[in-house]
Amino acid sequence: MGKRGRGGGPRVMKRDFRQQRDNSWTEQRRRDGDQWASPVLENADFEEYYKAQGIVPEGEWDAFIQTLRKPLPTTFRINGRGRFAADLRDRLQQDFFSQFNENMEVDGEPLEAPKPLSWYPDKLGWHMAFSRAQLRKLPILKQVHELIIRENDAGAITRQEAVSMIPPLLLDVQPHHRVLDACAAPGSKTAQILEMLHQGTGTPSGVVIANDADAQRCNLLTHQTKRMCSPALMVVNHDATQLPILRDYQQKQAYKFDRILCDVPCSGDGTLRKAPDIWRRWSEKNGNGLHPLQLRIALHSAQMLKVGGRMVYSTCTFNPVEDEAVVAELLRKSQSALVLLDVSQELPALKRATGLSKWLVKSNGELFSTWEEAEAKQAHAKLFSSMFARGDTSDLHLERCMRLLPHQADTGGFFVAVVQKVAELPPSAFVTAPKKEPKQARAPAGKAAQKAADAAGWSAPAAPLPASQDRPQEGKAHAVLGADSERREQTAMEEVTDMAYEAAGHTQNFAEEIEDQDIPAATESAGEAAAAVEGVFEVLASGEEIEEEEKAAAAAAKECQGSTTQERGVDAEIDDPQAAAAAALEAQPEQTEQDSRPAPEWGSIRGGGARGRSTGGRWRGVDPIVPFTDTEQVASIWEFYGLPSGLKLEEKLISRSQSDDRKPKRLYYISEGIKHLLMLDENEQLKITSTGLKLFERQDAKDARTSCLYRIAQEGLPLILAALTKQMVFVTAQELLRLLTEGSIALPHSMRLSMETLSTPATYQNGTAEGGSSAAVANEEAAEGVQPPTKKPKTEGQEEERKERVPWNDPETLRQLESIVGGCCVCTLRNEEATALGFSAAFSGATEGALAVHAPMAVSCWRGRASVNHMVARPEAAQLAEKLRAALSKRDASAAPVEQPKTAQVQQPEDMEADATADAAAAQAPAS
Ligand SMILES: C[S@@+](CC[C@H](N)C(=O)[O-])C[C@H]1O[C@@H](n2cnc3c(N)ncnc32)[C@H](O)[C@@H]1O
Repeated sequence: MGKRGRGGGPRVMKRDFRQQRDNSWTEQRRRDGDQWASPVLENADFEEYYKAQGIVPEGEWDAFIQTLRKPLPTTFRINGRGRFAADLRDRLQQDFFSQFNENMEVDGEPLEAPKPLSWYPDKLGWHMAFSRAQLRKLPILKQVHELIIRENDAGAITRQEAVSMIPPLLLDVQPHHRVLDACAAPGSKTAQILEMLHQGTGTPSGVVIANDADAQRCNLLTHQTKRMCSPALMVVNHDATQLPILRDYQQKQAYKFDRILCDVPCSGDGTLRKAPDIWRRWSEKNGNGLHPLQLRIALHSAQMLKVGGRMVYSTCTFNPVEDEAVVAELLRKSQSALVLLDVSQELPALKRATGLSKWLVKSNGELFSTWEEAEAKQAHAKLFSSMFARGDTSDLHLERCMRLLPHQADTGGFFVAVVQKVAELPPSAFVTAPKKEPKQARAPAGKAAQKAADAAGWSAPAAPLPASQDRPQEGKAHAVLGADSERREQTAMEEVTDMAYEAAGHTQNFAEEIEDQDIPAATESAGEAAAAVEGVFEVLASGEEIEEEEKAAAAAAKECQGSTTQERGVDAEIDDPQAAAAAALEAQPEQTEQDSRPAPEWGSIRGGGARGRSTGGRWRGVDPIVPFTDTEQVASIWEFYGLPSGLKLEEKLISRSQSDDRKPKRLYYISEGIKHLLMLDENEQLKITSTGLKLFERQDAKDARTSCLYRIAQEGLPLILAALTKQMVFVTAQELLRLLTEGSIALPHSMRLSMETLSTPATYQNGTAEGGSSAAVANEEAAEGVQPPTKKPKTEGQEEERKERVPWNDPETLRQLESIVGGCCVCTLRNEEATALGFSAAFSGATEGALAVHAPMAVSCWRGRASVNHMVARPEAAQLAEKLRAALSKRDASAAPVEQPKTAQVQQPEDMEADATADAAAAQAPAS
């Protein structure tokens, strides 16, 4: 059974986290009396092991080991490509990096100037190596440091380890590609892949499926990728060795991917420079324990790759047992269907060591080059034959793998292999030779394909079966999951994942990753961030618990490895009915009855989530995917915002709740590619954590008078902006800055009346249409004697502040404000000013694939009776304001304070405050 809940440890830690108590485990480990313990930066076993492996070229060992003891430099990449990314790069260079030169020093120590990563395209990747002491002493360094944090938060750059940027670059993703990121959390590579997918204009036809076995880390993944605002992303939560292989009935083949990234869980010793704790914990057992899991992930992924497609296998370890051994066995099992690509001419400036063609495996303190040697010494019990180089490997071209060694380019350590699929994989690659296990005999040879297809769920009926009937049909066929098998799969998944965690010593790394990612503490997504952090705490455990869990992990590992005393080749590990079924059908593509069925219809629930669902749903605690097909609501949205019919919203919107599906709280927009995938998932095999771009949110305010129930979510605004023909207000940069910083700007008194003479006066209260006419509303208010409440300022400061507040006063803006109706509206920069300040114009269409960071300066707002309020979460509003302020001050050359026009018509402060408060409440701005 899964162990993470046992012993109360993690729960206690979660509670401590919630109650903000100190974490005694980490405290004890780091403190040595009153001093912080200095980390040990050596490990004799590590040195002996890697010297023997020959991973470092002759004469470079000392440089290698010394570099491993130094902290990792900061590296970042500028997000996106094209004009906007180049502009930011040039700005950084001009304003900051040009101030450095070769001869700078701090306290006699030379200072390395920031420099572009020589191999990263278009100088969009950067490297900076300052010590903390230098940072404190030199103001320019502090400025650069703050700039990096700010731009990272604003989504313009991403702080990411240099070596971790390599796999996505070698994947060569194009906008039409279907991409699978098999082990994706926390998501730095997923974000990079998404950028590549969005490198054209408009919504890409391709998709990115980002998977991780750990549900909490899937939340982190969702949080990290949220700022990309992509409708072409789906986050799923599966063990990558059992990711469902969906059948595309129309194309009569399995749904396969053009690109797959297998950035597998590993022992992580390539991250020693940022996780020095690994020195103390390093053991070759970590790598040995992870090899089978890595191989199974790689093999199952390879089955999901299209012929002609590219797969990148990567780890952050130097260990050949987790690197070349996995790749070699993958190639061998594929029987030449997979080949290693020679990528020596890709990223030509990247310094790299070639892959090994032979290596050693350590067990019981001894190094062995063959299984037979280990067996002769009775040291083979915990090994697999696939861990060994196994004879002549020259035909596999393992030299085409690459190992990034820290001293060669001042980076972390990494391993990358790029594989191309040239033919379908043979079914034998996935099926275990019958061992002791099967209760039922295996299907006879001729029917193997159909039998396997049954097991994989391809012949299941169109409508999902109730959980009780939905049972696996044979052996370990996890593909058709009922309640029992769900439990089984989850248990197996937890065990494998737990083993991986413990073996990899990933607790430290996870904490590091989180630290690196700078999760905002108080954003709209604070809940998600907290859940993610809780996830980290979940994998932390006290010393005793680790010991106990190690025993359990060993037991689970034994169970996983089987008890055979014969040579345990990889066959003992591979039992993948889904992949076998897919391979068998691919090999005998005769059409089955199911192949000719009509295409499924949009409208039924998908995603397998059981939460809030009266029937069906195999994934407990997960929300189902509910297509939003309420044509009446869609028509009202359409009419209110003046959207063109081509958008076909009713075919692209989903919600995540069934119980409230008539008026769901949030509506998400999905791309065609994601919709296609959802349609294929007829049996709801996918466990979907998140998908789609939040486009609309229900307007719940009691006194909100608007004819449309849904307001535009800021997140989805870049996608829909160019399509809006109503409710748009083009404002000046100064007005937009004021709106973002003050939260709301009052309407002049004269315009308050115009709200009461609206042309579309239907009112919604608590989501229910109440009808009425403008005159009725006005009369009703008059009858009630609605008067602006007056309030005395509490402090002098408040009074000063309120005196300074002026209503909208630009004549053009006022004209536009008069022409819109009450409710949600969008304030965006006027086109000329946007262009002059270096932003995209709202209707330029130059949104670079709707990548949020390059979106026009536009803000989702609420036009109330007496003011306009923005509806953006506070941190995001602050970032937008900062961006705008920086552009303005650059344009004006001097950062002069925003001048208020002298002709401003000042509204009574008391009225304004009361009205603005009422409007803000009506708008229900997330953080204002
Ligand atoms: C090296 S990390 C991936 C880092 C990620 N690619 C990135 O760039 O941010 C490995 C991930 O694999 C996940 N993992 C472990 N076992 C897995 C399995 N069986 N299937 C899928 N993911 C797994 C872990 O939860 C972890 O998030």
